[in-house]
Amino acid sequence: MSEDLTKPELESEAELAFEGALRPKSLTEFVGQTKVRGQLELLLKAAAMQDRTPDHILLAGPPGLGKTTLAMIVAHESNRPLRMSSGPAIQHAGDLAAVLSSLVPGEVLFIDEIHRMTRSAEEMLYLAMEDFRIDIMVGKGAGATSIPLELSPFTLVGATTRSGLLPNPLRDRFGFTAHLEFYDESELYEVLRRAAALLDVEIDKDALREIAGRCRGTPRIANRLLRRVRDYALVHGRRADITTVREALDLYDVDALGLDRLDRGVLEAILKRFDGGPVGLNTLAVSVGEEADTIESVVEPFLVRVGLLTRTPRGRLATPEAWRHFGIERHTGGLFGDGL
Ligand SMILES: Nc1ncnc2c1ncn2[C@@H]1O[C@H](COP(=O)(O)OP(=O)(O)OP(=O)(O)O)[C@@H](O)[C@H]1O
Ligand SMILES: [Mg+2]
Repeated sequence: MSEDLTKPELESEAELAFEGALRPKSLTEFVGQTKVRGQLELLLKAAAMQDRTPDHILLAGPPGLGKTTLAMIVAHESNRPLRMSSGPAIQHAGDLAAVLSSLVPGEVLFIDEIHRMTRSAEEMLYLAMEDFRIDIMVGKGAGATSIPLELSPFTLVGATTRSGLLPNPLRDRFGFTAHLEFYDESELYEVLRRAAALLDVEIDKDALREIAGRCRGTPRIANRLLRRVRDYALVHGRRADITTVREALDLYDVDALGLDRLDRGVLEAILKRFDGGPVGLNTLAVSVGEEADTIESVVEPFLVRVGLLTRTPRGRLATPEAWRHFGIERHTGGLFGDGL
């Protein structure tokens, strides 16, 4: 049940509308990521002072940390129109040519999941980013010619959960890469306080703090949990206090650390089937029936961050914390049992 709290692809329309309503519109409203915010502010200000389009920006980080939100803020703060597209929507170079050639001067082009574009589109993008120009191929075989096409200057904002998959030539063409980090509890508290105010939800401070500690360092999940808690309080005719929060989150299988079902599945597999590891990523992926990609970009960053998992050259290894969190006894002396 808890998986629908974390997976963006399972969002219902109501959830999407809810996310939209809570999206901060400006850098000052955007909570946390202080470093990235400062860097973006400077970049936008400098461009405005010189009356030019801001440099291309790459936003990298796990789902739900604010990449789409920041892309919208870039357009809003620099007072430019925004065009939204995504890697999977750009399957042919022609798809990209159509988008690029219809941009108005100064437009911000957002390409979500930019690591999923095809190679031919990627190559077209190199030239477009660098020279605001593309070459359109006309005809086939020996008679094929390329016709250069001038583009309006634009700012590309790319988002990716897998910056490691981006080819270097593409990565190098971004003037600035923002690495979004998981939020700490005080930042999440602020995200929740803001959301509760916007949604008119009356909720105790310690109840907000409890949610902040159990939302996987992710604003999207924080907002969703708040919504579940609000529902729970409404249905049971209760005040949204800390007891209500605990009951609601238990109902949705959100544990004390906020691990979701996939997080737990991965850790339990390492602990129970591989005796704590080390186990290779692909073996692990097969054993939990999930793509290696998802495990590496969505599950692992959080497990590493909360100290339940380490990545070693020999594979993934559960930490002593993980054994404790799951209350599982080790049956053989392994790495840690040997006193290492
Ligand atoms: N810094 C923040 N302050 C307040 N709310 C935030 C912040 N970052 C994200 N949110 C909230 O979290 C939700 C998800 O953010 P967003 O859609 O920008 O994530 P994302 O990084 O694009 O995720 P994905 O990789 O799944 O596309 C937004 O609706 C927004 O309300
Ligand atoms: Mg997004």
